[in-house]
Parts: sequence; structure tokens; C-alpha cells
Amino acid sequence: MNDALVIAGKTYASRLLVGTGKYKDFDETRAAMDASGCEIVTVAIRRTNIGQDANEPNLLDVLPPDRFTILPNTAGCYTADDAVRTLRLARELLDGHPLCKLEVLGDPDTLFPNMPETLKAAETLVKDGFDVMVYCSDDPIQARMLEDIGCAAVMPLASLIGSGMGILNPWNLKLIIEQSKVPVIVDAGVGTASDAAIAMELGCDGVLMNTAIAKAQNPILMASAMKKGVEAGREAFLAGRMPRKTYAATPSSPTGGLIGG
Ligand SMILES: CC(=O)[C@@H](O)[C@H](O)COP(=O)(O)O
Repeated sequence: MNDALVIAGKTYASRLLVGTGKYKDFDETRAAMDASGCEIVTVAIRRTNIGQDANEPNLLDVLPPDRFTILPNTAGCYTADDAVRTLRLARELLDGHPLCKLEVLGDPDTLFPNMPETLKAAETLVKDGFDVMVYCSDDPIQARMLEDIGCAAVMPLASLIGSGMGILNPWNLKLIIEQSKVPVIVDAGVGTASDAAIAMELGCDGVLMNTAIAKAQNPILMASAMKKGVEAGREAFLAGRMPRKTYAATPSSPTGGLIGG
């Protein structure tokens, strides 16, 4: 079945996008990425060396850009200016590669997106030729504004970054999914494989996660579980679930012509 994810004109077989922070070391990072089957890996440019420091280990040596699509992100940025500057640096380091993840945070306690600054940065980056995948609140109006600006994907949070609380507002996500013409990718707050499956069953185009894999007791096994969760949720979405009954039973076999009846 041809069911590819298309982002900014490029096709991906995997609908799971994975963050590269919080692992024990680069070897574990690479093993988790392989087990997840992901093709897109996101990298916090302010925290990870992808060539800024020639004397430090370079993540791109274990996650080579000819094997993975590198999605530089602006984790740690609290203003539009900071985020734009960070992504321009990333573009230089990645030889002009335009795909990026915009994340402008509101405060260090909630790590909730600052939506006015996010909209401002998105506008600048799109005009500057970036393909912007954008972390945002699960507010359908803000998501529509980002799509109207020209973002390549909208990425509403499931719950707070690093919380592992799963999807707090499936109803809002559904509204965003129904209205969006660009991919909708749940980003942040996924805790376990069933959360990923639920996101996909709702009709999300993909799931982006970091902590749920990196901070699992066995990150490699959890990466594999997440792969299956995303795939199972996607198949269930495409299959179309049975109508949900409100606590009313229906026999599993025909009721007419019972033997001895
Ligand atoms: C890696 C990254 O981009 C994070 O900022 C992202 O939002 C993931 O959040 P979780 O760690 O909760 O999966």
C-alpha cells in the first residue's frame, strides 16, 4: 500500500519523527533511531553539536544526513529573533537545507509555545525560504494562522514537553486535523506506544517524540514499540473503526435460524 507521508514535497515511509536529546550517548541515540524506523530526526541546534564546535563529537557522524533527514529545531528559544537566528545558523551548517522545526517557548516551567512569537518567526522564516514545521498550541485558530502563513506542517502538542501525559485534548486535535491541508503531527507529551496509536487513530499524519523513547527503561525496545504504535494507529485510521455503541451489546453472530431454536 502506498501511504507515504509528504512534507514540503518530500516523501517519507515512516510517520514517526524522533528527537535526539536525552540519550546516554550517541551510540544509544543511533540504536534508538534505527529501532524506531524513523527517517526524520530532530536536533536542538542550541544544545547539540552538528559542526558548530570542531573539537566536540558531531551528531552527524552517527546520524549522517544521507541516511536521515535532519530537522534542526529551536529548543531553548524564547523569542522570534532567537529562533530565526538559530535556524539561519542551522541552514548554513546543513548546506542550505530548508526544512526546520520552529519552537518558540513561552516560559521554562511549562515549555508551552509562545504563539505571538511563533507566528512572527514563522512569517519571517517562510519569506526566507524555509520549510517550517511548527510546534504550536492545540488551538485550531492558531494552527490555521500558521498554515495560512505557509508552514509546511503544524505540530500541536499532545501535552507538556517531557511530561509523558499523552493526548490531553483529542477534541481540539480533531478540529485541527479536519481543517488542515498540511500534515498535522502531534509533537510533545507522548508517553507510551498507545498514546502514539491514539494520535494516529485520530487522523494525525505523524507523531514527533523524544522523552518517551530516550527516558524509557529500555530506549531501544521502546523505540520499536513506538514504531508499531504509529503503524497500528495509522492502519486503524485507514481501516475506519466500527461505529461506537453507547454501552449497548450486539451479538457477534446472526440471531436468526438458531440450531434447536
Ligand atoms: C525533541 C523536541 O523537539 C521536543 O521539543 C519535542 O517537543 C518532544 O517532546 P517530548 O520530549 O515530550 O516527546
